[in-house]
Amino acid sequence: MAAVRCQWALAELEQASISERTCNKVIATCGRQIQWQRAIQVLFQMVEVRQATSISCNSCMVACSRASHWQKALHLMRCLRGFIRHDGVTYKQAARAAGESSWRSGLRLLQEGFERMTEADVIHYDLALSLRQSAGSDHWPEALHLMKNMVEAQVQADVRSYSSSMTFEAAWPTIGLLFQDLLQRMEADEYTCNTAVSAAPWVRAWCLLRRKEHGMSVVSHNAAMAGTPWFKAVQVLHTLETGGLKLTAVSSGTILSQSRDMEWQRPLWFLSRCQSRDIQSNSIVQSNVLAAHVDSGHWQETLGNVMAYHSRGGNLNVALKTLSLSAFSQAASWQKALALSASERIDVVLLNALVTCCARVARWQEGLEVVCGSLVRHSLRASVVTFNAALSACAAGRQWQLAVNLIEEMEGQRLAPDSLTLNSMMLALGEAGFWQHAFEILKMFSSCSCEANVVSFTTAITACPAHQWPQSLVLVQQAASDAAGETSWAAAVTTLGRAVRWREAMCLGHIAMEGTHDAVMLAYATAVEKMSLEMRASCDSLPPVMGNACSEGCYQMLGGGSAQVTELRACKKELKELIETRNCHPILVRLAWHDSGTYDQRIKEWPQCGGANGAIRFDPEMNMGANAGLDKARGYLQKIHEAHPTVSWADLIQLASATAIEMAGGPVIKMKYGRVSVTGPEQCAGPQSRQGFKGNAGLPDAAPGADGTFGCGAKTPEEHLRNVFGKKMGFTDQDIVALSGAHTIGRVFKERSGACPFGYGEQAASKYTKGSCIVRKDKKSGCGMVGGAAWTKNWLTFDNSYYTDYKQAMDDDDLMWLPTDACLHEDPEFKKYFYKYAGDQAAFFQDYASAHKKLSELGCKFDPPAGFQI
Ligand code: HEM
Repeated sequence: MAAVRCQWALAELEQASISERTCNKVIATCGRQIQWQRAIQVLFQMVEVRQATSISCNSCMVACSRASHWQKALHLMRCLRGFIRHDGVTYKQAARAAGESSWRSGLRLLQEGFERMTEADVIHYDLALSLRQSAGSDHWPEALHLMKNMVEAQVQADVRSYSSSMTFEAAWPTIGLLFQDLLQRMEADEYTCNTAVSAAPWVRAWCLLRRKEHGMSVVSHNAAMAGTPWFKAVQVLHTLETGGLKLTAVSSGTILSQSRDMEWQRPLWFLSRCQSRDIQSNSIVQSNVLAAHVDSGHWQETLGNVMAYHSRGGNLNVALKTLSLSAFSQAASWQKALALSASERIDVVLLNALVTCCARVARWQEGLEVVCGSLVRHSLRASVVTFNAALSACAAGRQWQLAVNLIEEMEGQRLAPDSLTLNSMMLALGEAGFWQHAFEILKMFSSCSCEANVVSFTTAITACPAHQWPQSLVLVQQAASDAAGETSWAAAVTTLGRAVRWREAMCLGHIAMEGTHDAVMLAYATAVEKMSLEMRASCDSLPPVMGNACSEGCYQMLGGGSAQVTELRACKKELKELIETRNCHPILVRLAWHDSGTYDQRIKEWPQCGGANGAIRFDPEMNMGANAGLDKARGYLQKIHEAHPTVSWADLIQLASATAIEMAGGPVIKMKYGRVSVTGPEQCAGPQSRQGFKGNAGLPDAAPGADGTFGCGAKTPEEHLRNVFGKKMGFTDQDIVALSGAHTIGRVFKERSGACPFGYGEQAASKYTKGSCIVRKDKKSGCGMVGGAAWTKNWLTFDNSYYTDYKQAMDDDDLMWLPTDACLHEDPEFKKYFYKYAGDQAAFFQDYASAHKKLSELGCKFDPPAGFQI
């Protein structure tokens, strides 16, 4: 129709029977219909009859630009310069067209237009701003300059001017200032609101959202939620709902994407909130909720939900299906897992998860059947991962023949095996007693271009029959280069135990003791126990070839050492239960450190030198002011000691502390045991027994006294710490900073040290030490006795937040920061380590573990003298 109208207009034009106005209309119509050639034709005919004006030229340029022929538009402008007087609109039009390829040419044309027309309106400025915008974010100073020019030229900026200049990636303060300016002049539109909220720091964004007069939309709220921790996002959500806006699936998705960081009940509560507001759940939301619950072991609570969602016709995406399968496998509900997979469109990822699930609950047969069936039915191509999952199912089901078939099938499909494939194959063969074949596979690693890892060696060693024990030693040697070779050592010790090669087992055990490999020690102890009493007796007459080291290891492990190990391990188990139920990690750490903390390196005699000797259990030490509150911890350990009287108090106290650190998520400390305890109160360190210290046997003071000096006469906290830890106890600056990191857990009480205004009970608690606070590493509820003030927010979690969040601790009245903590980031020597640990948790854990071990051995007498590990 449009084409016909254009045709007609051209015909009329030839007869010069129509007016200039009609011609312009025709050009505009052609432009709308993307008939740019026709528009040009009309324009040139108008030029011929001298009817063309700047309006005709402008419409024609629009027609060309609309058809993406911006060069043509520019060409037109240039060609017609001699015939038509261009106006401001022509220049803007040309600038817009030129800006398509080069913002510089666009700006040049705008400038030219400005010089000729000598006036610039808001459209001119908006165009200049958007051209600058396409020039890149580093042009924001020019954008601001343009905004300033507008003010000077008394041109009223409009919302577009602001939104263009705010879109530059300038830092928040600039965007904030522009937005404030905009709000003073006019209503902000949704785009500017969103830009401001997304750029603003969280608190500012939240404040902006709460000032409802700006008409912030749901999108702005979502922008403020994105990238913030969930608990802040929930506050935004609250603002959204109190502002009368409706929660959307995007908002709920944003919050639930962090469901893994929440305590497990919260995602469910959140989901029901969405449901009560009729927000359609989707598989992303469901999988987020399920993921959080599977992680925290509360899969039952949501699995029902997911299934209900599924039965309502909700789509299960791959993540959701895989998670559901993992939940089913935890529930040992393999039938449900199979049913779920059968009802769904199956893919390779799901198949892999399914086999793993079945293998985990020892239903390898069913798993394999489904896999094989599905592969054929759905013409799927199995991946290496599928084969690996199937192979490990075969290994679990001792189905070596099937495993061999699978390997052949892999070869047929030209899939190269990886180390996991070979490991599973070795396991299947080893389990079936084909140790020679397992060894052959180990040799295949290099030809398959994959590396044998610790699992490979362990599997091969485990496959060794007793009479092949020398082979296990060869293999363990090969595995020894691997730092994680501990399990292969353990496997070798077990093989030697089976072969009753007790001397070799002891040698390995001793080497392991040096390297403190827990798993080897365990295997070693089990192997030793299995050996006959006769052999134990002959241990004392070891031939010299075994060396002194071996006989000492033999003595330690066989001569009563193993009984001590067993007792200490039993204590550790009970301690774990105690800590798990009472959440008393910090007080146990403090008890152990205050037992060691009496140590004075200037005193050479035992037990006068103090240290980790169990003296804190007696009143003279326990009643020292610095130890206020620690009798509670003594009470906890008393019961365990009564059940295990052969374990020394000194060992028990240190074991409790190391276990507490471990359970709070801290490093596993390679502790040594066998401490001899003091036997009576007369062996305690007297409060004033330490030269240069007024009291507390030289334990540190939380703050200087009324005269401004510490108990050692130091005027500054750093001097005090160096007197206590350096001069008295022999620690380095690095040790001091690392040990102080123990304050990442624990609290200060008004009733104990009196170093803070927060005390016992809910009423006197800080906002982070209330009964409802989640502070444990596993995000479970419970925090022991309520009250006091902590250094960090998650004060039952051992991490480096003591270093990373110190500014918060200083600013927040509900957190603790003692002068002795503050000097660690102020003193030039201390602060090197402080910032190192803030940036590197692994470094902190490593240095902390070594300083803690040193602290736990101060002033100790061990029996046997070399001590032992458990
Ligand atoms: C650097 C010098 C230190 C000073 C001035 C200091 C001071 C304090 C103070 C005042 C308390 C609060 C006691 C209360 O009111 O209940 C405390 C608690 C604690 N301290 Fe230290 N401490 C120092 C070093 C250490 C070290 C080296 C460790 C461990 C390696 C440690 C571990 C703890 C723990 C775990 C708590 C929490 C106890 C609880 O929650 O019951 N402190 N410390």
